[in-house]
Amino acid sequence: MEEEVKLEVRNLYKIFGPFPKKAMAMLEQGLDKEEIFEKTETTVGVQNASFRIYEGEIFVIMGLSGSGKSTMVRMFNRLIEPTAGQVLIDGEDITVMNSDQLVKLRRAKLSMVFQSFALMPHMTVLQNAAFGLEMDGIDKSTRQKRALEALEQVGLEAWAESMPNELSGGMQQRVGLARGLAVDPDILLMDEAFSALDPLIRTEMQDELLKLQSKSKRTIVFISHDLDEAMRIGDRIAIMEGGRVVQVGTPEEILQNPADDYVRAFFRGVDPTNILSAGDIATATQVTIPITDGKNPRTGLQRLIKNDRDYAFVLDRDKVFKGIVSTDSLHAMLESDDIPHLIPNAYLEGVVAAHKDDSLQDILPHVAGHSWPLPILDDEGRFIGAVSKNLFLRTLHRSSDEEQLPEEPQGNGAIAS
Ligand SMILES: Nc1ncnc2c1ncn2[C@@H]1O[C@H](COP(=O)(O)OP(=O)(O)OP(=O)(O)O)[C@@H](O)[C@H]1O
Repeated sequence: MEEEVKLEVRNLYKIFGPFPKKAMAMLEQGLDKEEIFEKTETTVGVQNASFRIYEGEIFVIMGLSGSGKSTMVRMFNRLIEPTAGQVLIDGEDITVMNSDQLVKLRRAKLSMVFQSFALMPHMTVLQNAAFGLEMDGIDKSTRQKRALEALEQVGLEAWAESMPNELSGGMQQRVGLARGLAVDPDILLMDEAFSALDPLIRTEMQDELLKLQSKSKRTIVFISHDLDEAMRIGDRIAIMEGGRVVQVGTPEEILQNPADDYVRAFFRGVDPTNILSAGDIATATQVTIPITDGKNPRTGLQRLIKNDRDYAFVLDRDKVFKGIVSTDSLHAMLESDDIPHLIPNAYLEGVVAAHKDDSLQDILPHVAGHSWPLPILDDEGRFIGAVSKNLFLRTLHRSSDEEQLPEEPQGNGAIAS
């Protein structure tokens, strides 16, 4: 199924200060943000950004302070007017909307949760949660109903009639989230929404958001300067530097293939065994011998010898993994008087395999414990690739930014039994 594009940014620019046109021309000439500021006192907020955000995903915009994250997101609801380029929501260019259209758009499709949103101290939790709806001119009973539903979603329905000062900091932030949810927006914009919270509560809120997302998927654009947070909650991440979007991808894609040194520096110190799954690295790197005619063990052996491999993964017709066989056991089998048609279990070296979603931490003992690579299977038990010790080490190395290990000699292949 094609993913629906919810929001698209095309060649988007924001230039702050007196000479936006001059600054645009300088960008064209290849000057960077600092040079332009020195010459014109004009600040490049966002520079030529183009990307798509899909319906139902949590899209994290990450970057150092001043990289342009807030400016970007504020152009999505035109709290900040773009200097050039387009922002399309459901295919409609919002940069050309008049103020009436804009009010309607904000009401119908967008809501924003801030880092330091203020709860009104004299209003109850329920009234605070309903606040956004009141601004939208929605009648009182509908407001109350929707605010209560939102409070339920964040587990605060029992506190509806309490005053904010009776709540802990984390609970107050939940009210902020409920306020965003009560509006029931198509797109929820969250600007460093959890950054002011202490680490424990912050993790709790991230879990809360993931839980909400698993129940009903909405499109969430989440600004964060925190890599752990971005990796934890982001389906995809956009990394910004000096107003530019330098890379967009899943955490796994970025970790495995950082676009440049800035991105690499961000990801240095991330433990890839927490992020990457067995399937991520098995499918990405593993080369297997194509299965042609594996019915005869002799063909399998010939193929292993030809490809200089010591082990083969025995698969059935549907590519379901049956076990590991070595060249030695194939030799032994062929020396017996009665050459079997299918490879009998007695000749298998092992049958241990891992699931593609297993973490690298989970599979490490198995990878380390055998001389053959660990087979990785999909939900149906089909072979999708394998992880050798060498591949495992190279994955760790790549993200610790050291020199790459040489390519491993391929020690395995797949044959069908
Ligand atoms: N109203 C403004 N006038 C002039 N310059 C601005 C304005 N708002 C932002 N900038 C500049 O635009 C650039 C991008 O700022 P922005 O706030 O979007 O970055 P950010 O990545 O969100 O940073 P932070 O994490 O600190 O919020 C910065 O250089 C900033 O100084």
